[in-house]
Amino acid sequence: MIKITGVSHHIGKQQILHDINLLLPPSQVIALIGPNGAGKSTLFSVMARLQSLQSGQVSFAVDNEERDIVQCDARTLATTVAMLSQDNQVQGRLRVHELLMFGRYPYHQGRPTASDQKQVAEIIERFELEPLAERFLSALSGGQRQRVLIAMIVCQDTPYLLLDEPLNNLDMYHSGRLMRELRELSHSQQKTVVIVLHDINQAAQFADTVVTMKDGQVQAIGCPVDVITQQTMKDLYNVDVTVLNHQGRPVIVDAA
Ligand SMILES: Nc1ncnc2c1ncn2[C@@H]1O[C@H](COP(=O)(O)OP(=O)(O)OP(=O)(O)O)[C@@H](O)[C@H]1O
Repeated sequence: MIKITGVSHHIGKQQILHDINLLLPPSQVIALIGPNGAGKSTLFSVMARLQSLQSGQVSFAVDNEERDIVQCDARTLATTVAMLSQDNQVQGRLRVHELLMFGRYPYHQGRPTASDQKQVAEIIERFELEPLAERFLSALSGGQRQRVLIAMIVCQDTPYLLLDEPLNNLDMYHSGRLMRELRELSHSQQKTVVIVLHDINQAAQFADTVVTMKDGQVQAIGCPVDVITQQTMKDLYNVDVTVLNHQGRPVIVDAA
């Protein structure tokens, strides 16, 4: 469970987040959707303590304990929540497997063990990165880089993952693979995956819960079929859509 209580955030004089209150259920894929500039990335960066919390509270429940992000030490936080941001600047002459081992840093603190090696090898296999493992990051395509960065976040093996637009640059095969992997991680390893998506149909197909945000405020939370409606899409994006139903989940089609 992620508990967000009364979180507001300003940048300069501009108020970006307005009194966000959310209880996000555990062991689910939770899609966070909303128009450009709604405040999704800002909320993520506050939750992951990349920007300091200005007001309110954020806590992550782990083993019946509530870890408050302000009180957590850095190592505890790094073993609680991992975040993929939109503007990842990882560069240089690092090989893919070295970057993945970096994801294990909160555990090995610079001295990887056999268990860290095993975990990295498993993630390489799981994310079909074997052909890339020895390559330098600088020699990867945009989509390959994105897949490697996501794998690094998964190597961090935290109970909570915040992924900001992870499908950027991914082709249809890799988008579907990733969403299925995330669903598997949440359902079989009890991880809570919160994911910012602009592709509403991916949210509709794979999320257990959908949260909508606009103008720095949360508008709705619920299961896809309740939240992804013609009216919600109009309110959020000012787009007219037709909503179809496929196996109990909504599918939207631009009706313009
Ligand atoms: N460093 C900054 N300085 C000033 N304003 C900022 C800064 N970062 C973000 N903002 C503003 O905060 C608001 C929310 O931005 P944020 O990146 O959180 O939105 P978002 O929902 O993630 O959008 P997108 O879907 O386009 O990624 C926007 O109006 C943006 O212009």
